Amino acid sequence: MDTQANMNETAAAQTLDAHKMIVRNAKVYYGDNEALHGIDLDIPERQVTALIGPSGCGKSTFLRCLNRMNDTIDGCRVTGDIRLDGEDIYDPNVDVVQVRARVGMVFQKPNPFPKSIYDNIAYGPRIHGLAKDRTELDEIVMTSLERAGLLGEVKDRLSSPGTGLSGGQQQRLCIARAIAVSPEVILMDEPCSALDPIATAKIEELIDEIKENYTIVIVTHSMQQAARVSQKTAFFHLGDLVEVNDTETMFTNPSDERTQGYITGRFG
Ligand SMILES: Nc1ncnc2c1ncn2[C@@H]1O[C@H](COP(=O)(O)OP(=O)(O)OP(=O)(O)O)[C@@H](O)[C@H]1O
Repeated sequence: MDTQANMNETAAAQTLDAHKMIVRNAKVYYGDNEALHGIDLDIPERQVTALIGPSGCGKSTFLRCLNRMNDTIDGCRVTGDIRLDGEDIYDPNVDVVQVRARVGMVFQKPNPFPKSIYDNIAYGPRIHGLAKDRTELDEIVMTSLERAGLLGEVKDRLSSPGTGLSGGQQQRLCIARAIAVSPEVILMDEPCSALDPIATAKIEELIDEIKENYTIVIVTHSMQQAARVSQKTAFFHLGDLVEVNDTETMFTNPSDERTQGYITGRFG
């Protein structure tokens, strides 16, 4: 079957199964080194997909394929077919700024801008022209903080620096900042690895709440976290996607012995 027919079939399946993103044969090269060897993955809409696997297996590299963040790395090249609502996000006519607005990202280490709490959230809506006046901008800022579960803690100090918040609050600020530009997908690269257990629990609760409105893909080293927050889990190993399944099956009855080995702590 030719590629177009293949994609038509894939697009049809996407409509039926409500897959927000469809990835086919994604390969990533850093110079001559092939770091991902042809990944196929369907990402269900308004669910949480967890990417797990030992260090260096390619989870972050794969995550960055989904919003073209690999484009920003010198010498990095992506091939294959990666679609958002059926649209090829690597098509030369696609505006990469728009792709990154539709597919937002939250990083491992909270990285608020050196600006006020208000301006951290208002920054994206301002550059994307999402508010016609100050009242609308205020509303976006308030709604985003509310959705990120942070409004109650910061509403009296919106002009204070975002960097003055605790680590967990800063990460929720970064989630609010991602939400402010109305993304459809949110990518999270180990968002809790710099946080204590209480702040981690808050972020996990938040992920659970916001999945009603957003499609989420999360990289995590914690199998407990994957089991708690995700509905679908993908296990990567040495640049391959070894197994993908609904999370419960993945952790109770994995089909590949490498998955079994990893989740039972035999390696990784
Ligand atoms: N900027 C880069 N330049 C060159 N090689 C890279 C770069 N980033 C990642 N790699 C290589 O690609 C492979 C996959 O790395 P990646 O960071 O995606 O793995 P990971 O599963 O996210 O690891 P970790 O769990 O440790 O974060 C590794 O062999 C790594 O060395």
